[in-house]
Amino acid sequence: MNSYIKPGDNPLLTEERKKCQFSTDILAAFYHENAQKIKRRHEIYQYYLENKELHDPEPTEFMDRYHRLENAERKVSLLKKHVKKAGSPLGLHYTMMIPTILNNADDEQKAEWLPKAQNLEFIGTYAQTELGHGTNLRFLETTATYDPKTQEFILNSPTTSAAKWWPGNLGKSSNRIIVVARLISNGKDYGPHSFFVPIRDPITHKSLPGVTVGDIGPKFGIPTVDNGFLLLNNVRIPRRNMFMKNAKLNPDGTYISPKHAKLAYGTMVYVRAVMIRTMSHMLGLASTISIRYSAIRKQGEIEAGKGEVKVLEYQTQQYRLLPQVARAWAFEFAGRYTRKLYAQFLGGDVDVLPALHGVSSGLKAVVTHQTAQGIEQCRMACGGHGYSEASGLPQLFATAVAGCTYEGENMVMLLQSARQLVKIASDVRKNQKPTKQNPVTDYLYKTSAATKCKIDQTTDPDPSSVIEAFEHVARRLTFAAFDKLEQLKQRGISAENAWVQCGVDLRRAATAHTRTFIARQFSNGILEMRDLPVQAVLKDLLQLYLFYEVLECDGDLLYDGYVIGQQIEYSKNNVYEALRRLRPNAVSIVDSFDFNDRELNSVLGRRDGNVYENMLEWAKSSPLNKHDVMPFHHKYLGKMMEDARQQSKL
Ligand SMILES: CCCCCCC/C=C/C(=O)SCCNC(=O)CCNC(=O)[C@H](O)C(C)(C)COP(=O)(O)OP(=O)(O)OC[C@H]1O[C@@H](n2cnc3c(N)ncnc32)[C@H](O)[C@@H]1OP(=O)(O)O
Ligand SMILES: Cc1cc2nc3c(=O)[nH]c(=O)nc-3n(C[C@H](O)[C@H](O)[C@H](O)COP(=O)(O)OP(=O)(O)OC[C@H]3O[C@@H](n4cnc5c(N)ncnc54)[C@H](O)[C@@H]3O)c2cc1C
Repeated sequence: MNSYIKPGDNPLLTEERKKCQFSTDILAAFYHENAQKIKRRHEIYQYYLENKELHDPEPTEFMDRYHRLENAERKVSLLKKHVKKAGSPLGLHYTMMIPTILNNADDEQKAEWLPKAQNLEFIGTYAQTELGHGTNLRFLETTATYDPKTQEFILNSPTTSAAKWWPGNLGKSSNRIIVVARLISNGKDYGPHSFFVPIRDPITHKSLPGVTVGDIGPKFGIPTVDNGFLLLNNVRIPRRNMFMKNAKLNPDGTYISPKHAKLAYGTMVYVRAVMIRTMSHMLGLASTISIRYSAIRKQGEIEAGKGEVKVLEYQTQQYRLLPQVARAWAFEFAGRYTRKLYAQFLGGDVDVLPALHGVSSGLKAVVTHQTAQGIEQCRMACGGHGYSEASGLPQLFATAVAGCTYEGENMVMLLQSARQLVKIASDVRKNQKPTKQNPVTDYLYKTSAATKCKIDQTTDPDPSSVIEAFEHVARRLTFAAFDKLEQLKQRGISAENAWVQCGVDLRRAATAHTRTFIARQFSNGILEMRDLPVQAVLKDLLQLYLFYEVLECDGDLLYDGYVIGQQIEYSKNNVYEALRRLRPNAVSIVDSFDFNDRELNSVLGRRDGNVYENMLEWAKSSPLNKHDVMPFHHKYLGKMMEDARQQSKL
């Protein structure tokens, strides 16, 4: 029995769920890694349903920022009471403060700060970006100057552009934060380092002397988060408030370098590694909303007189939505890899950092971009109702698209990934072999396949034929960018300027390389599934993913004749075939993401499919509807019409 079917559901959704050809429980457990996690998710949701104080008093879409923040603080304050049972996110405190303590604090600091952070005795954030600099960390202006006499650092924002700007929860919520500042000791500038800095009194919550802090104002989305600004004026903190797991500063001010120059950037690498899964979830949420809605939304007749059909019957609708489901799965598998690599790094294997940075920076860029694009596609596929905040899709898009910017602007991240590719291309041109195995990049050392692409007319293709094609494109673009760089340098252009002049080509190479990585992870990942009907669904999703990507890069495949036009036709057929096979299972596949109605926060995506009556309820809760006639009506529009009527009588 399909556990998503319940009495009172919209029969159009029940009809879909009855068609399901696999076990949604097994697929859900695979997506969330195991059945225990699903059980726990259900317990938490049940607990939430039973505890009304955890609910929003009205749809948050109708609240202004003041009340949104108040409502969020109210729910967060309930966290400690409910945490053993429910759990709840606390924004940047959990995603950046605690990970930084874990990554960058030495044992003594960890013993001091970690229990307090976990116990929520303070709330923190990660303040790195400044008004004038975000990407270019080497040019951050905030200083932490060491005073050996008092064994303290003196923190300063020397200019307006040095103001910290953007950190989430900095404006009003946080009282102990991580400040990234240039370490200056004995007159020498050692560049950006992290410091643990109190900014508000723990009792009164008032900002401390020398601290100017506030909210940066409304943004494109995420209205509940108080992203903030911060200026520091001669704020003193003890020497031991510098994070000292890696770099250290002795009491006399002598500096001890870290084992790897970029270890200080560990928190960013961590967030990039984990946000791949967050993006998969966001795309999964959007797919769930739009596919469930497409199964209850009827519009147009395919055959005259046979009645209107569900919009999900249209191939165009399937082509818009089902690739988003496939990508959500692809990103989940890719994210598993980066988290595993990160765990290796955290376990003490510092040598893995360059590989981790290479793969996580490219992946972060491609995945956030495709997630944002995918959510927008889902929103448009819901027609007019997708534009309403009731769909949940506009806010979901606004949240996801921020990921294209934070944790490293996407273009910049792709260029970081390209650095690794160019180094490999240089090795290959010099006939050098890899110093150690890296399953992500080893294919670049193989000579470019002389054989032509193996894609043929079979509708049950071997994924390796497509992955080899992606490798071919990535290899060609990498070497083309590398050769162009070398030619420019031979013409006397500096390496740095040559890099800038090849930026677009380098970006394309990094994107192609990342596609290859994701495809391989997806293809390998589904081999772990032993249940045959579930395996069949995952294979269909993989087929859709692979051939949709082929069509996305068809120009690059055709460019050098590796693929011929006929093979693009076969690829199209494989996309259509995958859509056809997936169609009967579509609702059950998104059910298996196992997102509950609280997570979905969407009238269109409700599990029960009872959309229209709840749209009306949602609209009725608009504060405008508290008044039949708006109190200012007669002052403006009413008066205008009255004046017009009077004038026409003259
Ligand atoms: C799960 C949801 C969470 C939601 C909350 C998220 C809230 C958001 C928080 C934030 O946004 S925090 C602020 C994030 N800021 C950034 O990400 C800034 C981006 N900039 C950088 O990361 C770096 O400055 C840079 C662009 C990578 C350049 O750094 P730098 O100028 O120091 O280095 P380069 O000269 O370019 O490269 C030198 C060398 O170092 C390698 N490298 C760079 N970064 C790393 C790293 N993190 N790990 C390992 N190695 C790194 C780089 O590849 C070069 O290597 P070689 O090519 O010389 O070998
Ligand atoms: C919602 C949100 C939350 C955030 N949260 C935090 C937080 O908690 N803590 C924190 O410290 N920061 C935070 N940030 C800041 C964020 O990390 C930065 O905005 C981000 O790293 C980009 O830096 P930037 O704003 O300086 O962009 P810029 O670097 O000014 O980018 C502008 C343009 O210049 C291009 N560009 C820049 N450098 C290069 C280059 N070298 N080569 C080619 N092109 C280049 C970029 O690609 C982009 O097109 C947040 C930002 C947002 C939007």
